[in-house]
Amino acid sequence: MEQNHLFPVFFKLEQLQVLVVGGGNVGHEKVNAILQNCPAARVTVVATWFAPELEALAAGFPNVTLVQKEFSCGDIFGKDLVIAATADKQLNSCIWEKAKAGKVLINVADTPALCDFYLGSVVQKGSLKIAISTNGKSPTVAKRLREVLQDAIPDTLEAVLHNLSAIRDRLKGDFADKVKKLNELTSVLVGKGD
Ligand SMILES: C[C@@]1(CC(=O)O)C2=NC(=C\c3[nH]c(c(CCC(=O)O)c3CC(=O)O)Cc3[nH]c(c(CC(=O)O)c3CCC(=O)O)/C=C3\N/C(=C\2)[C@@H](CCC(=O)O)[C@]3(C)CC(=O)O)/[C@H]1CCC(=O)O
Ligand SMILES: NC(=O)c1ccc[n+]([C@@H]2O[C@H](COP(=O)([O-])OP(=O)(O)OC[C@H]3O[C@@H](n4cnc5c(N)ncnc54)[C@H](O)[C@@H]3O)[C@@H](O)[C@H]2O)c1
Repeated sequence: MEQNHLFPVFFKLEQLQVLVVGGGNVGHEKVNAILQNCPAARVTVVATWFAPELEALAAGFPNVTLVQKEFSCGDIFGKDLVIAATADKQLNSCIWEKAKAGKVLINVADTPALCDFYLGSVVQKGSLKIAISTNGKSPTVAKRLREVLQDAIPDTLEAVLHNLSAIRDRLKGDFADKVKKLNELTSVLVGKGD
């Protein structure tokens, strides 16, 4: 079976600077996805025009800056991640070139081959977060799977995580002892006796 070789990580976007180029439907969706996950993310959106939905969204987030202008090289300066979401393939590829030259990670929304990273479909239940990728094959299936998992994971999991975190802080002993104890305590979650 073909495998998915993407390596998932969870960024702390309040500590990073994100540039989104393009403020249409896709620019709006990507900014929304970022803020749903990380409301304090520092995001700059550069675009010649903005979808009204994006303007309304940004109005509620002082950490999101909309800059109405044409993209220029300098926009990448000081950024950690770039998302190119214009509808102009040539421009997106030019943004990719500039990002690579500046060693900044980039996602080019219309060209998976030019993406250093993909956005995932994200299940959120309190402290729990699960990111789903279909290797770019079907974002729609990723979305559907998210819906299934979102319903299947009980809200009570948050209390379990909270309690386990408190126990983890209180456990004494060396690392191996702690791992053993935590595994014993949580075996019931997976119906295992070990
Ligand atoms: C998961 C999610 C995260 C997010 O964006 O937040 C996400 N796309 C979502 C939705 C969605 N995107 C598209 C549709 C329309 C139906 C369809 O085409 O399938 C829908 C469905 C809908 O909106 O209902 C169109 C589309 N998407 C890409 C292309 C370009 C191409 O494939 O060439 C085109 C064609 C454009 C065109 O034809 O013009 C590319 C990518 N989209 C990805 C992520 C990355 C792969 C993730 C993976 O590995 O699975 C990747 C590779 C890059 C990236 O964008 O990071 C989010 C679901 C959020 C949720 O609700 O949970
Ligand atoms: N990855 C995904 O999830 C996904 C989903 C759907 C579509 N897409 C692709 O994303 C792309 C964008 O689609 P859209 O519907 O948002 O397009 P759109 O026409 O709604 O928006 C384009 C945006 O690009 C901006 N723009 C254009 N030229 C610019 C320039 N020179 N400098 C700065 N900004 C400029 C415009 O101002 C506008 O904000 C399309 O190529 C589409 O195929 C990707």
